[in-house]
Amino acid sequence: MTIQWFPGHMAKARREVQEKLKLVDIVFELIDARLPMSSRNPMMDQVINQKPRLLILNKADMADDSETRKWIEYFAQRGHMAVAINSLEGKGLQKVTKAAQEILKEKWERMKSRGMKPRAIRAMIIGIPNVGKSTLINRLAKKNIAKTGNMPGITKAQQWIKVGKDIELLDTPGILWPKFEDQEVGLKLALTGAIKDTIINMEDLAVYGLKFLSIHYPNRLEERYGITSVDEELVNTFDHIGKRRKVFGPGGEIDYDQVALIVVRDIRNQHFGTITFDSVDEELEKEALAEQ
Ligand SMILES: Nc1nc2c(ncn2[C@@H]2O[C@H](COP(=O)(O)OP(=O)(O)OP(=O)(O)O)[C@@H](O)[C@H]2O)c(=O)[nH]1
Repeated sequence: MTIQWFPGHMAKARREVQEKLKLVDIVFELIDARLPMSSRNPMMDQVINQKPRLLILNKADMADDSETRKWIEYFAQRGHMAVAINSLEGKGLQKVTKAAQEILKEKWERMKSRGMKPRAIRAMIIGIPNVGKSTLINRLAKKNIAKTGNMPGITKAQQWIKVGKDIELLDTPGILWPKFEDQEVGLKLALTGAIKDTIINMEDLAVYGLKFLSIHYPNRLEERYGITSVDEELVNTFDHIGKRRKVFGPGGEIDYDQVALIVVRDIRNQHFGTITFDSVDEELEKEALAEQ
C-alpha cells in the first residue's frame, strides 16, 4: 500500500490513532529492525502521549544481529523496553507478551490490590507503512479473532484478537507517517523497500547504498563487486560493476540504469547479507553533538 501523506491525511491518521488509544493499555510500536530510527514516526511521543509502549523491532531476520542488540540496549537506556522479532516466520513472538506484562506489572498489581479482577492486557500496533503490521497481526491472530460490540466513543466496531489468554490486540493497526523530510532517511527507507521506486532516483539510491556498504560493510562489498570503496568519479565505480556483471547496452556501452538497479536489488535481496542501516554509534554521536 502506498499512502500520499498530505497534512490532511496526517491529521486524520493521528486522530484515528488517538481514538483507538483510548481503548488500550499499551502500544506496540512496530519498527523495522534495519532502521530503528528511520522507520519511526517523528511525532510518536506526542501522539501516544504517556501511554505505556513496547518497541518491537520487526524483520530482525534481515537486520545485523549485533546492531539489533545494541539498539535494544540503546532504547533500554532511554526507558523503552524493546524486543526483536521476525513476524514472517513467527519467531520471538512470545517475547511480546512477556515484555507487555513486565511493562504493565505495577499497574496490574495496583488493580489487584484494589480488588479488581485480573483481565487481559489490551494492546494496539502502530507503525509506518510496510513495517509488517498486518503480518504480525495475522501471526498473532491464528484463529483467535473475537468480535466485540461497539465501544463507547468509537463509531466503528472494533475487533479484538486474543493472543494467548493474556493479551487482546486490536485487529486494525494505527498507521503513521515516516520521517520523510530528511533526505537520508528517505534513501534508507527506499533501500529497504518501504518507499515506492517510482518516486526515487535509482542512481542516487545505488550510490547511497554503495557508499553505505563501503563504510559499514567493506568486506561484503569486496566479496560481491571486488571493490572496497566508491571512486570519487562515480562513473568509474559504475563501469567496474557494469563490466563485472556484464551489463551492456546495444552499442556495447555500460548500461548505468541497469547497474543502479542491480545494486539496489542486491541490497534488498540480501546479497550483501543482513544489514542495519541506522547505526547506534552514529546516533550517539549525533546526540552528543546536539548536547554541545
Ligand atoms: N523478512 C521479513 N519480512 C517481513 C516481516 N514482517 C513482514 N514482512 C514483509 O514485509 C512486507 C510488508 O508487510 P505488511 O504486513 O504488509 O506491512 P504493513 O505494515 O501491514 O503495511 P501497510 O499495510 O502498508 O501499512 C511484506 O512483504 C511482509 O511479508 C519479517 O519479520 N521478516
